[in-house]
Amino acid sequence: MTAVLEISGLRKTYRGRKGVRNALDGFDMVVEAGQVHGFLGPNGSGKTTTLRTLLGLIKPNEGRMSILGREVPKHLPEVAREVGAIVESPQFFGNFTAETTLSLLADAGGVNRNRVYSVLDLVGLRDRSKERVKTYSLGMKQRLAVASALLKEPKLLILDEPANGLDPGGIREMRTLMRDLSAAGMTVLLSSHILGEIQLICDSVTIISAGKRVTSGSVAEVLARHKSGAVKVRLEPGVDMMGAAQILRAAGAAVTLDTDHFTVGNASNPAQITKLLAQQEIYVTELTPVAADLEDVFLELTGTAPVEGQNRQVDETAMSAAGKGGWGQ
Ligand SMILES: Nc1ncnc2c1ncn2[C@@H]1O[C@H](COP(=O)(O)OP(=O)(O)OP(=O)(O)O)[C@@H](O)[C@H]1O
Repeated sequence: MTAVLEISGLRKTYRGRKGVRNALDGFDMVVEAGQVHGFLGPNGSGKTTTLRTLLGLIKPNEGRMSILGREVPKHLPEVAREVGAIVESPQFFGNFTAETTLSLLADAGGVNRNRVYSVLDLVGLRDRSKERVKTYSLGMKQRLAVASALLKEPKLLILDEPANGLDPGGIREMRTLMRDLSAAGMTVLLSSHILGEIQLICDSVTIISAGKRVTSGSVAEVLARHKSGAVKVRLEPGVDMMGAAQILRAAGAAVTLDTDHFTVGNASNPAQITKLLAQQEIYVTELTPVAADLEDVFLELTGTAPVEGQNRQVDETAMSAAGKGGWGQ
């Protein structure tokens, strides 16, 4: 695969009254062509600083960045035409229609006006394009913003929190739009806090915490690296679940009872569960690994609160998933 975007060792410090703050502390990221790539991190972890630095709006202290194989900010004037970005919510004139707004932007950017109708189709606003923007919902305004970024047919689209403030319907529309853009061959970099959405939309992710990458890879890889290590166990109907749990607990298992099943939280060797229970003539009817989701991974790697010094600072992208340890090995 070809990298559309590469960042390595990016460092940005801000100086304020309270001293120096490392907004980016040696941050790395790679986005491959044709992917919808999720950029995740807690508040203040450095997402906006990264995106603004990429677009030449902020000067970094250190690090290398390239877009479409060309180093930026040096070659930004050449690559700018191939990058569409919404990093801050654009403001539109409420009295203009979407059609007028996009036509003016097309003229200003030297883009053929025919493109206006293609982007209106792409974002699903064609039917409403002759209505004033002030009558639009927030979701429609966000889609108009995406349409404006698509005018110049970019190869890379960068969106900072596109689903911010949207209701579930608006989020669903944005999801469909991202899928359509990806199907049309565009690479999309998407920062978001909405982890369930990222898991649904994105092919790959980078998670940042306190200015450093803590993990990256395809969504499937990242989740696989974080197998929860737990298994769900179901027994034959009528079997004493408490008794079975006791047997396993006595052997060191962390058992949580539910109404019709129990979960062993540290089952590194699930066969041990069936063996121990079978020795007491208790038979297992179901033994299923409990999958981690992106939210579990995010919370594990970044901590719930983005407090400096409390986040994990290890980039586990290159680390093996082995060696987690657990009961029953
Ligand atoms: N202009 C600035 N001056 C001083 N500190 C700044 C400035 N901009 C950002 N910071 C600090 O840099 C760090 C990273 O901020 P940034 O806005 O990049 O994070 P973020 O991940 O985009 O957060 P959010 O999700 O809340 O938008 C934070 O500690 C923030 O307070």
